[in-house]
Amino acid sequence: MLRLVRKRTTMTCLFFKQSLPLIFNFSLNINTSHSFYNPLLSRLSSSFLYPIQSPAVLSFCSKPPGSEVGVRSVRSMQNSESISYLSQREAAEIDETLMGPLGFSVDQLMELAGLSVATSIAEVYKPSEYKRVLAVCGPGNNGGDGLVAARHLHHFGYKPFVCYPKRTPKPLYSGLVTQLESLSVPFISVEDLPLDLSEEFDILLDAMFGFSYHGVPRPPFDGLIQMLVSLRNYDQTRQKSPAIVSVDIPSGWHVEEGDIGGAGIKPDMLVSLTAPKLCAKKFCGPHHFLGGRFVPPSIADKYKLNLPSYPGTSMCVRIGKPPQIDISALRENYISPEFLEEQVEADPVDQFHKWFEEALAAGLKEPNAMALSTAGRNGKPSSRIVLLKGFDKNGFVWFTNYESQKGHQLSENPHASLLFYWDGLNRQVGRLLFAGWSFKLS
Ligand SMILES: NC(=O)C1=CN([C@@H]2O[C@H](COP(=O)(O)OP(=O)(O)OC[C@H]3O[C@@H](n4cnc5c(N)ncnc54)[C@H](OP(=O)(O)O)[C@@H]3O)[C@@H](O)[C@H]2O)[C@@H](O)CC1
Ligand SMILES: [K+]
Repeated sequence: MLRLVRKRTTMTCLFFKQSLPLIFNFSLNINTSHSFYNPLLSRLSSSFLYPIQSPAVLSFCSKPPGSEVGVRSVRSMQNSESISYLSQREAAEIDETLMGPLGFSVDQLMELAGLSVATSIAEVYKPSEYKRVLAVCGPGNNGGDGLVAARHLHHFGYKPFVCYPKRTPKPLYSGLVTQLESLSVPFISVEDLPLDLSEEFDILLDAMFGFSYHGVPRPPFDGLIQMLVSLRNYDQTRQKSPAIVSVDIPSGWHVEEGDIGGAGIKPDMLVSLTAPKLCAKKFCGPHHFLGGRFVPPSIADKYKLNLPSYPGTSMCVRIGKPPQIDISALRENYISPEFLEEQVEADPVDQFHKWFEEALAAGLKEPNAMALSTAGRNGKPSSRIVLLKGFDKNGFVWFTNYESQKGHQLSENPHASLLFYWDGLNRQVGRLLFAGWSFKLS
């Protein structure tokens, strides 16, 4: 029975087990062919709205009021036409002003730039799928940004490798190399790079040249640029595609004119630093980000910079609209440790207790948040997230107002379902309450 315990203006809902056992739904990390779960699955499929394995379509019968106007809240800054772009001269001038009268050091700016690059990558390419990153670093500050980004990516859970063929003998750069070596980040010479980069890497970080690039690329960067270009051609036929991420400028592009001739690198992501350079207008990959959150108002005023504001504490912000996403293709590949029948606690509440402790220890945000689904007399279900306030062998407790929708629904119909989703652990736990479950007020 469900007992609703009055607590000032809230009530406590406590589910009791009567005749049916608790049922857990391990849908993300079990071998569902296992005999332990067969009764569970057949029960789930007969009890739920649609059979397991079949696509279900939930369609709305009528438009909610005001739904026609709800979609148009696109910020004007997402229109990349309204954003400021810098010429090569302006970019160099800003650089000099920042590191002259404005008191910044190159180390500082490089650290912030590299961090922006790493956070932009992490926004789009999750380490679970895009783990192996090859940072190809040039001789100047663009290359330095790549070294810093590689270090941050290591700390974010990626596996970076670095190709740094023309090392600059300055303490700043040798320090960055030492830092990476101390993290056991491998350095690979151009000669030792695999012929097929797509076999070995998931992300290619192009940090060869930035806004000081001029002329045509000299060795060994000509060959490196060609490797990235041919990779793209190759991938168009083979469908296997590491992401190319360019720092500030796609290397080899003219800083203002872009990819003259059209045979250059075609990055999937461009991370513009400070402000996009003119060539970024020609960028037509899916992910354009801005980084370098250090531009003081005096610079912004002087160059009439119109740039998007950074959200919250973020070190990067997307420029332009995010790409159209094929929802049906959205999918995480979950890899979880084996979970066998003999590892399951005899009592599901004990099993839940064990997993709840693991969710707490993993530092997940609000591991006690759970989806509660209820339906009133009319049988139409509704779900919302509530917070678990306690649990024991007798049931699971949360608070709600007597007058709330769920309060009314539970007073009309004692059946409900709970679901915990612990993303960081690749785990969800569902607790289904069938005809044998009921509740009472107290
Ligand atoms: N506030 C800011 O602005 C910030 C800027 N930051 C970053 O700095 C970047 C600009 O850095 P940068 O000025 O060091 O120049 P960069 O483009 O890395 O390359 C210069 C090197 O490349 C070489 N080189 C040139 N052409 C070549 C060719 N054809 N073939 C071969 N080599 C060639 C050139 O050699 P040189 O021609 O002089 O002999 C020199 O060694 C900027 O884009 C951004 O990423 C952030 O770190 C912090 C904030
Ligand atoms: K670059």
